Amino acid sequence: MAQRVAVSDVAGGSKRTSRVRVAVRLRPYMEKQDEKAEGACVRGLGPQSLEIINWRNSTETLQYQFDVFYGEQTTQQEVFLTSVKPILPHILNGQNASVFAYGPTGAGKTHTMLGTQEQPGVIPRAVREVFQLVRAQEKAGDDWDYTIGMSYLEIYNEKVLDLLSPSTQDLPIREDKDRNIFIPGLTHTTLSSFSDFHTHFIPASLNRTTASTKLNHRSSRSHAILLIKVEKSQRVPPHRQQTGKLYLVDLAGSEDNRRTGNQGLRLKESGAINLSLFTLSKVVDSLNLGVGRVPYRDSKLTRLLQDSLGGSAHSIMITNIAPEQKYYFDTFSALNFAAKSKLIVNKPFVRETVSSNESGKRARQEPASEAATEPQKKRFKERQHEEQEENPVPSQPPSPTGSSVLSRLLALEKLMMGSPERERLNLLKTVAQSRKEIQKLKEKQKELEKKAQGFKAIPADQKEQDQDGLVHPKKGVEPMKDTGLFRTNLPPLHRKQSTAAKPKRQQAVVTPLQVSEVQPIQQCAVVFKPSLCPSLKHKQNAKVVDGKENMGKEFSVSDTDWESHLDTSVLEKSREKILQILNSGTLKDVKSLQLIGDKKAKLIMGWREVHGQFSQVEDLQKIEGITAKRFSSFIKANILSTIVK
Ligand SMILES: Nc1ncnc2c1ncn2[C@@H]1O[C@H](COP(=O)(O)OP(=O)(O)OP(=O)(O)O)[C@@H](O)[C@H]1O
Repeated sequence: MAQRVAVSDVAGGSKRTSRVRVAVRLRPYMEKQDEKAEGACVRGLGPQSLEIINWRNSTETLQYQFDVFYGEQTTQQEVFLTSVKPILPHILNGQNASVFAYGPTGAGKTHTMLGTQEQPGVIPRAVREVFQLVRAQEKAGDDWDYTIGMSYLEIYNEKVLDLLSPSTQDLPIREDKDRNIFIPGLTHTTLSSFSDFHTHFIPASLNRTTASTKLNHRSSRSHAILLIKVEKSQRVPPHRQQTGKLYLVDLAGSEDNRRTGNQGLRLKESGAINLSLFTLSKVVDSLNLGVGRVPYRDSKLTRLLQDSLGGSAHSIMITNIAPEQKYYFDTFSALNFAAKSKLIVNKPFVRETVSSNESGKRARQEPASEAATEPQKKRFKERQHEEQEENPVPSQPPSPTGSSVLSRLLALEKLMMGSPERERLNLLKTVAQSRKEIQKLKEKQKELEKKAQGFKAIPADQKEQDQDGLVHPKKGVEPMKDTGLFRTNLPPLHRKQSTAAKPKRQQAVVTPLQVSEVQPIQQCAVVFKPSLCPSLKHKQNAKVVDGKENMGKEFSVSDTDWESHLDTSVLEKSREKILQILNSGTLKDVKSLQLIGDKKAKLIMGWREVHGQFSQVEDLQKIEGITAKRFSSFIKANILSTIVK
């Protein structure tokens, strides 16, 4: 196979990496007039910026800046001329390029890429332009022969399907010794002219897997990938050969299953779609950080685009968004996805958050950010000052186990998402430091737990339970300073206990969930309703297997009534913790939840990436494979596992 040419070879040897340009295109209103009366949830501010209402506070907006913002009046020609045409000459120089249309279902991806006969989109315009560029070279009489060819495929449910010779065969993706990605068995058709392209492309497009969903009658359920390859060979010695590839990608819509009402096959499809979009965002993120392994192989989409995304390739992502209020959360997540993508490559992207809540959060991160740059520190200080004036924060009692360090870590990770590369690396160092601190805190927690055991060792007749079900030492039993043990002026502990004095109720100390914030042990002490105790008692030796699918069966409490045996405050606390892990945990944290294996954890991360925060734990049922029954086992396993421990 012909060699690809790195950017540095063309740019006189200077090492530089092409960055991914990010454009955002807002489509016009497509809905009925009465919906228009609600007003748009997003609007342009200028040729590069837009704002969207802050869902936390509707009097505020969140502002974003991109390479280009295309308002609803923008024509197909304008999009092509400003974003796509400039990268096409690179294909003739043996380099690769890719154009993606990303965005929620119904926001205009297919319109942008394909368009209509009256308003042709990027694909027909780009192919025509490639032909014109080649013809111009030939006319100029250079000593190369050019061949233009096409392949057209879709990735549907993680299967690579040929659209030019449709079959159900899932094609493999391979890499040659020069790191070119290719698909053995994929049809490649040589094109003699632009009208030849039309002849092959139009019928193949009809083969694309589309289905009717509630939101869009011809919603694209697959990623459609058109490959235009320009191969050139030198007529004279040394008879060099070069191949340039152009990928034109109409990504499947990111879906919120709560709105689409997807079920069954549609739900499975959207699981695959969200997973690959999630991987795409991770790839982009890893490229941006420049550290660690780039997870190209985690999805077929990214594996296929490996040689055309990052490195020497020229890429543009056109994020399509819709103005209707009902698309608000889809638009919001699409903008966040695009904003991150923007950071992948260089640093021109600036994300500004007008929300005082947001600035408040950042201001509180300042003490943790010792590695932050001076301008960042200054920005933090200003924000902190503003917040103190507008919205004084009530002073928090210091946490004895330092849970603030954990929130510092989370805050740092959040901060990294909005920092340019060098700053990110500094922040990573700080994160590593924070992780060490957390390790120390965990050890400290173990110590405290030991001390709590000391407390548990206090005879039952020297403990009592208050109205809220919390267990305390009886009056006269004093804690000994810094030991966690208790001093009592009651008769010594070693005296023989009368069995009659034993409390009738079983008591249990609930420890925090595996990855939850470190908390003072006393806060977690609860007493169970007596009816639960017999079944728990004989299960106390049951082994808890980490995160694994057979866990639910370990518990003998019946499927339906187990919740009624638990104190409501315990239930609420546990649910809050689960939600916290779902919303801000790392992949490892999510995997550490009971009944969540690697695949489910990735689906959860993908869902979060595309749709934002889970508003309640029940939202898990929107994820592929988490049925109501599974969800109820999940909740039971995660709450009860803390008790069995
Ligand atoms: N810029 C635009 N101008 C006029 N009409 C548009 C524009 N963008 C989108 N539309 C129209 O909006 C509707 C939905 O657009 P489209 O099918 O392109 O969405 P999509 O993002 O590709 O959805 P899916 O992911 O489900 O395929 C179509 O009727 C399309 O013609």
